[in-house]
Amino acid sequence: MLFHVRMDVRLPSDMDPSVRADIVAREKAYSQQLQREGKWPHLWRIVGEYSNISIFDVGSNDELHELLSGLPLFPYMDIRVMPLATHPSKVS
Ligand SMILES: O=C(O)C[C@H]1C=CC(=O)O1
Repeated sequence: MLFHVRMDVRLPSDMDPSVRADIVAREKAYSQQLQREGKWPHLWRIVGEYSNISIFDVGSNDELHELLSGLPLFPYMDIRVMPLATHPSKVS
């Protein structure tokens, strides 16, 4: 199942720089592991924003929720999910 996901990162401006660096490093490792597993096949930065557009390829809504809520940045992100279905005009 494919999902289009937008993540807007909202880190507090007064967050301790070492705490911020640790969360961002753990986020990178977590996301790269999911990319290697094929569960996060697209990750794009939105130009000019601390936001990304991602495509997840997972087995269920529950799996996606588990992966997203495990993101180290999860407490600091607004996340919008769009489930994707096959378009009837798509050439296969
Ligand atoms: O920077 C972001 O867009 C947030 C998040 C998504 C992957 C990652 O490494 O960080």
